[in-house]
Amino acid sequence: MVSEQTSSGVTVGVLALQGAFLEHIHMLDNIPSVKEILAVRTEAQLNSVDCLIIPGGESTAMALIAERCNMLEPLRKFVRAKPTWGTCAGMIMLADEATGAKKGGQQLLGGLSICVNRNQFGTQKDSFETMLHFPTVLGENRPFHAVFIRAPVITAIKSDDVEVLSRLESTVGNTDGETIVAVRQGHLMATAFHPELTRDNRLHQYFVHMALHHNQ
Ligand SMILES: NC(=O)CC[C@H](N)C(=O)O
Repeated sequence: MVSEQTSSGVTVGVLALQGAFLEHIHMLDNIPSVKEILAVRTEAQLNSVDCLIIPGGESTAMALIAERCNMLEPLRKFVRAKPTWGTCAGMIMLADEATGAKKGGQQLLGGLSICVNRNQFGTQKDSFETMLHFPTVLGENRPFHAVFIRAPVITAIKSDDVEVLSRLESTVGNTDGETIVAVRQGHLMATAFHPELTRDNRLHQYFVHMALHHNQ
C-alpha cells in the first residue's frame, strides 16, 4: 500500500437493504486505508460514501426493497460514477442484462456491460466451494477460496472494456474452464461468489485500492 494514499483513506459503503452485508462490514474492518465503513440504507448515506459494495442475497428482493425505499435511481446514479463491487446477487444488480429472472422481470441497476444468468448451478443444495485464480489481481500462484451459493455466472461480455478477472477451473462440475465468474470494467467490479464468507480479505483490499485510485 502507498502511504500517502493511506493517510486519506476511503469511506466504504455496504448496501444494507437485504443479504449478507454484515459479513462484508467485518471483512473491511482491518484494512488500513479504510477510513470509515457505513451500512447504506438511504440516499443521504449513499451520498456520503466513496465506494459501495452490493452484497449477495436475493437480487429480486433487493431490487424490490430498493424500489420501495426510493433507492433505485440514486443507486443507478451512484454506480455510474463511483467504484462499486457487486458480489453474487450484487453482481446481478450491476449487470446490464440478466437471464433466469423472475416472471415479469426484475429491476437491475446496470452499468456493467455483461449478461448474467441467475442460479446457474441450481438451488441451495447445489452450492459449492472451489479455488479460483485471479492472475492479474492476486498473482498466478495465490488462488482464492470461493464459496458459490445459488450463484450466477457471466454468460456474455458486451464491451471490450470488460476485463475477465477469473474463470471457473475445468474441474468444477460440467464447466469447460471457460465460465467467467469475476470481471472488472473501469470503476465497477463483480464476482459471482461470496468473498465475505472466508477469512481472506485480499479481494476487499483490491477493491479498496481501486477506490483509492479512483479518488485521486
Ligand atoms: N447468494 C446469492 O447472492 C444468490 C443470488 C440469487 N440466486 C439471486 O438471483 O439473486
